Order: sequence, then structure tokens, then C-alpha cells
Amino acid sequence: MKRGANKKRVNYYVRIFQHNRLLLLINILFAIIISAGQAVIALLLKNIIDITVSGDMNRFTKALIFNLVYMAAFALFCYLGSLLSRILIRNVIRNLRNSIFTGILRRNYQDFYTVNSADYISVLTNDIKTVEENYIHPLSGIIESILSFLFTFVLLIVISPIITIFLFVSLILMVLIPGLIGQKLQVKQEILSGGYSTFTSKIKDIFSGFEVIRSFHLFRYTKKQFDAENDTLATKKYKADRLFVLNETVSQFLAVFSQILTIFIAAYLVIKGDITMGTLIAITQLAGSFVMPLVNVMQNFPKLQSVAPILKRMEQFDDYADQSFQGNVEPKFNQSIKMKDLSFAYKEEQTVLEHINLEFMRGKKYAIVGESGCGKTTLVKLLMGYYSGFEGDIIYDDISIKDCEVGKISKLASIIHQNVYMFDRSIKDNICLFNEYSEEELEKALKNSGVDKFLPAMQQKLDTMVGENGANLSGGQRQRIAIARALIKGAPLLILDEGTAALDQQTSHDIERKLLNNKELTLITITHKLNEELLNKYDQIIYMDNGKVIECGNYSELYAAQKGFYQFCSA
Ligand SMILES: Nc1ncnc2c1ncn2[C@@H]1O[C@H](COP(=O)(O)OP(=O)(O)OP(=O)(O)O)[C@@H](O)[C@H]1O
Repeated sequence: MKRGANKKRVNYYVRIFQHNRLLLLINILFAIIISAGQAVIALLLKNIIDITVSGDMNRFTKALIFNLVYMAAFALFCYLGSLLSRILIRNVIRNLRNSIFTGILRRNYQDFYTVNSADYISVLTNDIKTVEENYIHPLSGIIESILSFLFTFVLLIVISPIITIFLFVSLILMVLIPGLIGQKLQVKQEILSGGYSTFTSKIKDIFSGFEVIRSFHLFRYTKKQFDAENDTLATKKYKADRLFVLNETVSQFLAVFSQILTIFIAAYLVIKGDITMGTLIAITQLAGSFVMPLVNVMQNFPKLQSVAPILKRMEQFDDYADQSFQGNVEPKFNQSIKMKDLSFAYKEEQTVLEHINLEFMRGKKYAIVGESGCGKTTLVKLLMGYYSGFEGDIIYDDISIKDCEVGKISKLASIIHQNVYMFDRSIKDNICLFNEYSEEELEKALKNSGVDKFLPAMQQKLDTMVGENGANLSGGQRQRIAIARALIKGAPLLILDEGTAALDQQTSHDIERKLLNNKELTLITITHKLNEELLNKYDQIIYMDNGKVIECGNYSELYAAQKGFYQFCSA
């Protein structure tokens, strides 16, 4: 859970390569061989021209054969080098996606919902793509270019120190300009990354509301909304691209300009008789591979700078450390769970629960009732350890939740909400959740949840696929699967938060009755269905109003008292 907290802080630019260090080294080795091979081509050209000028056919034939063999070997190394760099990119991107995804999954409930899920999707898709295009590709280009520059520099110094000095001066100009542009690009890239997130979030919203859009004929409104978002995103992208273009054009112009000037200087030296024609050709070739690598570096360096905010965002997801509960004692529920003077607010000054004192005894049945928004769901979420910022205490047997390893509460309790999440798998997979259970356990869960009632009508029975988020099932069928899922898990505490609201009266009644008769099970039901027969079976009804527990007792006690609960039922 606390993985990121103790990890040695290595810059994220470097850290994304940490599982592929050997492959990175091999890639660099190949880049060295290829760059040296490239520089040697200038010498080969010099040789060919000088032989041509001398008219020696014998040397010409030997040079031809040597050059053909050299080129074939060079092509092979280039191919292997490119292939290895693709393998490196594949591995790095896969690992990066993996560790960000794992970081997101590690989030606690509260932290997970502070970020829009579209942001998670965006970081795993758009941002990863940007990192590949604007960091990993350019980085490999930069490494190749620097090597190529170094080899060329050595050769040029040997051939003509004067020309080398001239080329150096023109290069200084090329270094200055992109450095200025890089800063601006960083800002634009951050805006663009935010733009991708917003765009993904809007699209997600639109598709989630597909049913409403269709039934209320909101096509024009939706299209208008989409067009506006599409336009904004395209404009943000264009603004970043505009700077890239400026950077590339300036660098390229300077490169070509200095190359031409070099040729003129070399030609002057040939006319003077200081160098041969072959040397001129070699200088021309080397000037290209002296300037172009630096142009490449200058073009790519701002890209590297521009991904800084994206990498920072990724690092935050990757390095996530749960700061809420720090305890490590395994929670137990053999006797009771107590809430002691519990108060909670989602936002400061907006108290949702106030001074709650309750005790849930193992094996007993509790119904929580009260008006919508009075804090019922919040109360059970606190019980489950979803939020840590409360006052007072929640005590599992004798251990405060603050000392517990909160992730393990899920072994003790299952919660079923009105909206049930379904994996796009079979009914059986959705019940067993990829665990092995005996036939007997499965049968029992199917029966007690009421899944057995609708299963015969399903074509593939338990193997029927439920569709995306259970789209092939009714709301009631989904809830019954959720109940079966919770029952088969065998946790001692089951919380139904309107967990049977989508079921018809009779089915919901049957299931609740079965759960109430299960002596082993501790049941907490949040309900708006005030059925006298069922409420009578609960050991305790907790009536809440405006964040407070107003009354507690069994049905006859509360009814006889004719206070809040009585009035609530009568209303
Ligand atoms: N994640 C949240 N962030 C901020 N406020 C919230 C959040 N969840 C709930 N609230 C607020 O807390 C209050 C209690 O909500 P809660 O869901 O606990 O009520 P409830 O009694 O379960 O309501 P219902 O019967 O309608 O489900 C409400 O005012 C609600 O707006």
C-alpha cells in the first residue's frame, strides 16, 4: 500500500527506463556502432573521389567491392538498431502504463473519487502517447545525434581545423534559439494535456448519457457541445504545434545556411590547392553530419522539456501512497462494531454526521431509515473505512479502525449499492469473481439471492454473458447477482444500501426475509421500503435525521413511542 513512500527518489525521466536498463545499454551500443559507421562513409567518399581523379582502375574495383560489403553490413546494423529501439519503446511504454494503472488501483476510495475517471483514462492513453512521441522517440534521436556529432567532430578536426572552428561558431546560434522556445512549449504542452483530459471527460459524459440523449432528442445540443470541445482541443494542439514548427524552421534554416558557407570555404581551399577534391566531398558530407545532429538535438530538446508536466502527473499516479489509515492490525468482527461520538464532513463546515454512537452486534439485523440526504450511506461508508477524516472512533471488536489495515475490512463486510457494477463476463464469473467455490456453495448463494428464479430463462444459464456493465440484464437481476456475489464471499457483515430497490415487491421481500433468517449474518439494511412485516424482524431500527441518530429500538418500541420514526412512517 505504502509503496511510493520509501522509494528512492530518482528523476521520473530516468525512472521510466529502470526495468530496461540492459536493453537501453544495448541500444546505446548499437547507436555508437551506427554513428561511427556513418562518419566513416565520409572517408569512403573521399577515397572514391581521389581514386576517380587519379584514374587508377585497379584501386577503383577494390574500392567498389569494399564499399558494397561495407554498405551491406551497415544496413544490417541500422536494421537491428531500429528493431532494438522499437523493442525498448514497447517495453518502456508497457511498464509505464502498467505501473500507472497499478498506482490508480491502489488509491483508497476517497482519493480515487477526487480525480475524474476521465483523467485516469487520459493519462493512460493520451499522456502515454505524448510521452512516447515527445520524450522516448526524441530521446533516442538525441542520443544518436550526439554520438554522430562526436564522431564527425573528431574526423573534421583531423581533416580541416579551420572549417571545424567555423562550423562551431554557427552552431552556437542554433543552440540559443530553441532553448527560448522550449520554455514556452512546456506551458503549451501542459495546457494541451489538460485539454485532452477535459475532452475525454466530456466525451465520457456524453456516452454515459446516451439513453437520455436519445429519449430527449438532444442530438443538436450534444453535437454543439461536442463541436465546442473538439474546437478547443484542436486549437490547443495547433498552438503547441505552431511553436514546434517555428523551432524546426529556424533550426533547419541555420543548418542549411552554415552548410552552404562551409562548402564555399572548402571550395576556396581546393582552388588554392590546400585540399583535394576528395577532401572537399568528405568535408561536405561531414558538415552535414556535424550540423544535422545538432539541429536534431535542438529540435528534440524542447520536446523533452515539454513533457515535464506530463511526467510529473504520471509520477503522482505511479507513486501514490495512501495517507489515510496507517494501521496494520488485521480487523476482526467477532463481537461488535462500535461508532463512538462519530462526526464527519465531506467539506469543512458542512457536517454530514454528528456525534453518532451506535453498536452493531455480530449476527444481529439493523435497518437504517431516514429522509434522503440524512447521512445513511455516509455512515456505512465510514464503517467500511472509505473515509479517514472523521472525529470520534469506529471500533472493530476492540481495535480502532485507525490501527487497522483498512483494506482488509472488505474480508469482513460486503456492501451492495443500488447501482451494481458488472464485469463483461458470464453470470457465474460475476458471482464468483474469479474465485473457486464448491457446487454446494454456489447453489446456496443462487437460492438465497433469488438468482435461481431468473436463471432458467437465461439461454446459457450461468454461462450467459451479462454485457457491458450488465447491459443484457435487468436492474433487479443485476442486484440479485450482487447479493449472490456478497453471500458466496461469506463475509459476516452484509450491508444493503438500497440493495434491493430495483427488485419487485415480492422478490425483494423474499430475499430480505431469507437474509433476516440467516443467523450467521449481520445485516445492515438502508431502506426506503417501510414494510411492517419485515421491519418487525430487525433487531434494531436506526432512525436518522439531518446527520444525527434520532431514535434506536425495535419496530414496536419505536412505533409505540410515536415520535420521529412513527411520523416518518406515517408520512
Ligand atoms: N462524495 C461526497 N462529497 C460531498 N458531499 C457528499 C458526498 N456524498 C454525499 N454527500 C452529501 O452528504 C449528505 C449525506 O449523503 P448520503 O448519501 O449519506 O445520504 P443518504 O441518507 O444515504 O441519502 P439517500 O437516501 O438519498 O441515499 C448529502 O447532503 C450529500 O449531498
